[in-house]
Amino acid sequence: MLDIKGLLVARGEGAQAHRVRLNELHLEQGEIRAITGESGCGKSTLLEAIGLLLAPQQLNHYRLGREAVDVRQLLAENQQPALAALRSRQLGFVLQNGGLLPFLKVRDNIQLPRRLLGLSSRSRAVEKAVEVLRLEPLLDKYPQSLSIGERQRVACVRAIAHEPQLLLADEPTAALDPHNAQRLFELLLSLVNELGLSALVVSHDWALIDQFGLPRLGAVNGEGETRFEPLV
Ligand SMILES: Nc1ncnc2c1ncn2[C@@H]1O[C@H](COP(=O)(O)OP(=O)(O)OP(=O)(O)O)[C@@H](O)[C@H]1O
Repeated sequence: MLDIKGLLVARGEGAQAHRVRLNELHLEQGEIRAITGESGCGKSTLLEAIGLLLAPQQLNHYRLGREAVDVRQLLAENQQPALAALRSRQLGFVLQNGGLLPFLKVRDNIQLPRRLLGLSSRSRAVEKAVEVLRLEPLLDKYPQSLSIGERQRVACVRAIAHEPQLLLADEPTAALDPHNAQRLFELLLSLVNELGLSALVVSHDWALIDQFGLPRLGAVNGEGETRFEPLV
């Protein structure tokens, strides 16, 4: 589903560059990992490299999805159209601020990724997610009339609307109060489980991660770089 070995990515240039290393990561369908570490250690950088938004400096192996697409080779050959297609088809992103388009109703925000890919508007995954996240009453509203928690719930559905294989969420609960953060985590986990996704969730909320017993990839300070390693 997701299999990465020997990833090194740098943010910035020269001596100022911040290097992030991931020696190994393997996720099956329905599996989730929390990415943790102090502010500025490189969590978003790691997520962006895995999400094909930032090119790695080194990469020994990267296979993605049920077809085990050889992402390393696409990167090595700089096959930008194929990478862009992979990004829009197989990856779903949840951003810190939701990132919804203000001029589209909730239902159109959710449908947009499907429309852009030419997929039919009916989707069992979307229907299920709308049901799990109790979004039915919000579908005809605009994002600005929703609470932050509601927007984050919508952003989660939009991220899986095109039925990606890997969900990448960057601090999805950062703007939420503890109760809503817990609720969103719960909902995220049930979506991952019900839709058989793999997911990486950046979070600094240790209590929440412990509460849900999520396995972690934690930041370890190395020489001039941050390494992300499984923590128990
Ligand atoms: N565009 C950039 N150019 C150069 N350095 C950058 C850039 N963006 C971020 N950095 C630096 O790279 C490092 C890693 O940043 P990153 O955003 O990945 O950390 P993070 O762990 O996600 O932080 P936070 O928890 O605060 O969001 C930081 O030291 C940051 O200052």
